[in-house]
Amino acid sequence: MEQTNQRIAKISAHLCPSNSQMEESFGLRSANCRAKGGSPGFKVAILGAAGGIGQPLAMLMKMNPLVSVLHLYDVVNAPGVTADISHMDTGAVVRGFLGQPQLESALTGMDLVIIPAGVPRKPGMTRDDLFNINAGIVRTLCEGIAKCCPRAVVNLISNPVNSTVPIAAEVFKKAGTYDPKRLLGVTMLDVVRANTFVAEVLGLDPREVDVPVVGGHAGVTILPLLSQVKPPSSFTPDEVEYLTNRIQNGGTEVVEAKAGAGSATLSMAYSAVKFADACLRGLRGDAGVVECAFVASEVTELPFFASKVRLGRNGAEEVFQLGPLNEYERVGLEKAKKELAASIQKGISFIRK
Ligand SMILES: NC(=O)C1=CN([C@@H]2O[C@H](COP(=O)(O)OP(=O)(O)OC[C@H]3O[C@@H](n4cnc5c(N)ncnc54)[C@H](O)[C@@H]3O)[C@@H](O)[C@H]2O)C=CC1
Ligand SMILES: O=C([O-])CC(=O)C(=O)O
Repeated sequence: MEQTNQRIAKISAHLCPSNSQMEESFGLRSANCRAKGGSPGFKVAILGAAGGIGQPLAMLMKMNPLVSVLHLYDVVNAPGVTADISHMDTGAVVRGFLGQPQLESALTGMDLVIIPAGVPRKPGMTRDDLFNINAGIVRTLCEGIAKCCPRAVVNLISNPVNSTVPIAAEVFKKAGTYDPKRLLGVTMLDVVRANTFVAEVLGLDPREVDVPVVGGHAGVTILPLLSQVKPPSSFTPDEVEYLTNRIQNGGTEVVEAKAGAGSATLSMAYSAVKFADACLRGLRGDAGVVECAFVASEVTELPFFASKVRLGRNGAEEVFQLGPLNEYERVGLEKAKKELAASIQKGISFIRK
């Protein structure tokens, strides 16, 4: 028995280094590590996995059949979340990593890294008010990615996305690992909200509705293209005004409803998984995977812009043009670009200063 326990402890320490402390107290602790190493699928890390988004995101990624290994990293509570999620009887092997000394182990060998690390808004704050704290967090995490998994596709959720994506790009450039196709700011929640709110107005099932949302991920930079809704639909001027405002302020609606307890977490985890699943299907080589994301772009004069992208084996392999805009959308686009330009520059300067 003693010999068996020693063997199990050895395997455990090798496969689950960060869990070993937590596992000291469990006799059969490495059972979850023993037999699954060969299952096909992708290796995915979530950085900020113990947070409001991170936890439901981890749960949903554990349910995703495309995931074979799931690494959960946070500066707090990673062992508890890992123990909990690892009991789910789905295919992915789950390993937890706690704190900066374990960041490199968390990242090594990953195909996809999803980043919801950082502080959320409270009522009265803008996303840009999070810059001072989240910019440094994103920089540190991206330095780890550049070192340990430079070919991973990165899904960046931490706000302000309009600045954190340029920060990540600068970190990767500095490290000599930047591949613009592999860095994607997650704007999926804007699309998810737009589909929901438009479906309500049209009296349709939201699953039948597709609304392109372009620009960025804050206030007026969130630009729904209601003239391109599928199925083709027309809206009164009042409906356009109502829908545009509601989509642009969807985040604030949740922040105010949560009254100091944070921002959107559940709808964000759902959106992050929808987007990550699309990235994994692209990596697998599926044809025709198209979603909106905030990426390096030549669609406008700005270096980054959200629009529809085709996801493939190398990440965002094709960035689509905006298509025909109506007058209302053209005015919106000019407003969006003005704010976006400043947010992008702020992110770039944070690293270049
Ligand atoms: N892109 C989007 O559409 C959305 C973005 N967000 C953003 O996502 C971020 C996270 O939101 P929540 O999960 O609600 O916040 P939260 O505070 O509940 O969780 C954040 C987690 O990040 C962890 N963390 C902090 N510093 C870290 C570091 N250096 N390394 C690893 N983990 C670290 C915390 O320990 C915590 O567990 C916020 O910046 C928020 O504004 C939120 C909703 C939508
Ligand atoms: O509003 C926030 O701060 C969080 C967020 O980005 C969203 O819900 O769209």
